[in-house]
Amino acid sequence: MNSIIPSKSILKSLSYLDSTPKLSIPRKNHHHQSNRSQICTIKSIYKHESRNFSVGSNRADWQSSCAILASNVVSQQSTEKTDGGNADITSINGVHQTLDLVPVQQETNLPKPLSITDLSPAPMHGSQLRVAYQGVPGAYSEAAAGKAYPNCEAIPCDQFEVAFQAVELWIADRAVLPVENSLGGSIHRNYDLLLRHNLHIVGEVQLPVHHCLLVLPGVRKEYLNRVISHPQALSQCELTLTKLGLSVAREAVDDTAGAAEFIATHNLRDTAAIASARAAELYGLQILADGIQDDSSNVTRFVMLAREPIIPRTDRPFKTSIVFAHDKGTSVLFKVLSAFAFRNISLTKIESRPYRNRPIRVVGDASTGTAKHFEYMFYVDFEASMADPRAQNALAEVQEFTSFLRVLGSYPMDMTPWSPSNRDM
Ligand SMILES: O=C(O)C(=O)Cc1ccccc1
Repeated sequence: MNSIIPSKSILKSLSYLDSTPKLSIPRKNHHHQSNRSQICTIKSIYKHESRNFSVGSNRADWQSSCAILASNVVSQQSTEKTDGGNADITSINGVHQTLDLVPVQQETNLPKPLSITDLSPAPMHGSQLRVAYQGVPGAYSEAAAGKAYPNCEAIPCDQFEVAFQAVELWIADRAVLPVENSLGGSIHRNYDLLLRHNLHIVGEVQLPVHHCLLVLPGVRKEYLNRVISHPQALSQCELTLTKLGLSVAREAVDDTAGAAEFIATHNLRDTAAIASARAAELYGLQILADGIQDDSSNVTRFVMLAREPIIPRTDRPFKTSIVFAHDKGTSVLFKVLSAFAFRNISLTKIESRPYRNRPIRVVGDASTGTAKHFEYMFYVDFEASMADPRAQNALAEVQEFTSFLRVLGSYPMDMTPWSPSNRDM
C-alpha cells in the first residue's frame, strides 16, 4: 500500500480521540413522530429555559485540527451577493412563471416559518434538540429532521440561508439540508451553501419520498390548469403527470408543503400541488393521486449540520465529505482519486461545480489572505471515518495536490434498509 506519513496537522487531529467524551447522533427511528407538538414557533423557542452550552477545549482542538488539516485555507469568502440558496422560482415548461407567494396567514396554529428578520441571537433553550429546515410543516425536510432526531423540535424556515443562520446564532442546534436525489441528482445550490458557511456535517438520512397530487376537496382532474411544487418534486413526477393527462403548466415554488398551503390559503380550484400525504392532512387537501413519482425507488439524501463536528469513530460505518480545488498541476483529479483507490477507500460521490467567478480566501502560514479564483470545486464523499488512519493518510496526500481542501464532516452512514413500499412520507 502506498501510504505516507501523516502530517503534523493530522497527528494533531488524532489527539482528541482518547480524551473527548464520545458524541454521536441519536439512533435513527423509522417511525417519524410527525405530530404538531414537535414543531415550535420562534416565539416558543424564546420561552425555553436556558442551558449551559459549554464546549470542551478538546473539541475545539478537533475543530482547529480540521481547519489545519484543510490545508492552509482557513476561511472562504464569496464576494457575490448571497441569494439564500433558495430554489429559483423558474419556468418548468419553457415559460418563465413566477408564482407570487403572498404571505396570507391562515387561521391555524401551525408555526410560521422563520424569516431573516427573526434572526436575532436567542437565549439558551430547553433540552429538546431544535432542528431548522427550509419549508413549512409537511415538507420532506421536516420528515428528514424527524427521522434523524425522532424527538426534535422541527423549526420551519423560509429560506435555507435562514436555517443555516439559525444554527450559527444558536436559535437551532441543527439544520437539515437536502443534497441529492436518486432521480434528480445533486442539489447544487445546497452544496454552494455548505461552502459559504462554516457548519459541519454531523449526520445523513436517506428518505424515500412518496409524492401525492393534492387538490381542494371536490376538485377533479379536469378542473386543473396548473401544478405547483418544489422543482425537484415537479421533475420527479413529470412522466406520471403527463400519463395522468395533466399537460398543464408547472410552476416551481420553494417547498412542496408550501405549495399545498398556498392552494388552501388562496382557495385555488384550478391548481394542484405535489406534496406529502402529511401536507394534505395539515392543509385540508384531498389526495387526487398517490405515489406519483416516476420511479418508485425515489430517495432523497439529507445532511444534518451543526456548529461543531462530531467525534469520528471506527466502530460503525462512517462517511466523510470533503471539498477541494486546485489551481495548478496536471492530472490532479486522477492523483486525488488514486489517494483513495490505493487505500481501498470507496467513494460514494464525486461532483464538480463551476466556481470561476467566486473567489475563495486562501490564507497562508503567516495568516495573510489572498483571494483565489478556482475553475471548479470538487465534492467527494468517501466511506471511511476521519478516525481511520487510511482516511488521514489519504487526505494528507490530497492536501499535497490541491490548493484548497476542507473537510465538511465525518459522520455515521445512514444504513437504513429501505424499499419502494416504505412510505416514510
Ligand atoms: O420541498 C420539500 O418538501 C423539501 O423538503 C425539498 C424536497 C423536495 C422534493 C423532494 C425531496 C425534498
